[in-house]
Amino acid sequence: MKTKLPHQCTAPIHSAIQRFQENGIKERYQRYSGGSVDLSKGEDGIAVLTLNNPARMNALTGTMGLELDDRLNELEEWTAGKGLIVRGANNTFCSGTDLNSITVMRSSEDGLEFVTHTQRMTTRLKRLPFISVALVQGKALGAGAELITACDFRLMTPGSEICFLHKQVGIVPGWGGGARLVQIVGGQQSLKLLSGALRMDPVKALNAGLIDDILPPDEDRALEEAHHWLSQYTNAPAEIIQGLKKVISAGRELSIEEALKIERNIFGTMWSSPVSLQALAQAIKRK
Ligand SMILES: CC[C@@H](C(=O)O)C(=O)SCCNC(=O)CCNC(=O)[C@H](O)C(C)(C)COP(=O)(O)OP(=O)(O)OC[C@H]1O[C@@H](n2cnc3c(N)ncnc32)[C@H](O)[C@@H]1OP(=O)(O)O
Repeated sequence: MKTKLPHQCTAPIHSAIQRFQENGIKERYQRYSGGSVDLSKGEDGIAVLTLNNPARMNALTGTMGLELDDRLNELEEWTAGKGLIVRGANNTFCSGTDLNSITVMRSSEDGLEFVTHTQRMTTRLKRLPFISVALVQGKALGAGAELITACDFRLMTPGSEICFLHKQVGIVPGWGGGARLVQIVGGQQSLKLLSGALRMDPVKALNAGLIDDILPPDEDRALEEAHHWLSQYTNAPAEIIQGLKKVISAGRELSIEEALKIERNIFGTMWSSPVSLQALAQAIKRK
């Protein structure tokens, strides 16, 4: 039996029970509307996903959650994709879940249903076969901070802030940001960030290993700069970038035996592909 690639492992989502739950979530989320999640796909294979709810500092409403699902569907189908920039509109990132929607979801069943959905979204984001980068301009708070852990890389502009402020609102991370933070900065550092609800400016975040770079201090050019930064990792055919990301996703999430098997399978498929043969021929010519 073939081992499934990590990005394909969402199959149980479509079980009857989950479909039932999803329908319940849809109905409920539609009641908390506002904002949008916008996607623009570039010809160079880099897409930009924008959280757009500036009146509430890009807080995530129910309908934005549903739109994010739709955008992920679109991205999963994008065979020419190589990179993704996740950002917020109006020079801020995201102030977390819309607090208006939380006040009416107070039972543990509500909470469990909510994080089952949000974890599924962040897992799909992390498993996209493209290289993703979160561009943090302004504030990334609560669920906004968790969202950036579901990207492969993180960039900040000067004056920005990341804060896992969950303690202050009486909760723990639930979007998968706790577990992913440990993978990014380690257990000790994560415990400090969460239990201290530490406000991380770009320098602190870089020193902690939470982000990968600080962009120059020109807010208007931040997206362009992030695009330029990401291009250094996406300058190859989509088949190769997607193959690389799948190998990394397998290594991140599976046992070594399963990950090696996936690596072999991807290698085997690519070995004789036209893209691979052409790149190899060029490398031989250059030698
Ligand atoms: C389960 C919840 C958890 C999760 O899903 O894991 C979370 O994410 S909890 C949410 C955590 N976020 C917060 O607690 C942030 C709350 N907001 C703030 O602290 C501040 O608004 C700010 C983000 C620091 C910005 O401050 P400032 O620049 O002074 O602007 P305002 O405070 O005037 O905000 C403008 C406008 O935006 C509304 N707003 C901001 N954040 C949210 C939010 N998360 N939900 C709903 N609305 C939000 C704020 O109320 C203002 O609206 P108006 O008063 O109508 O102008």
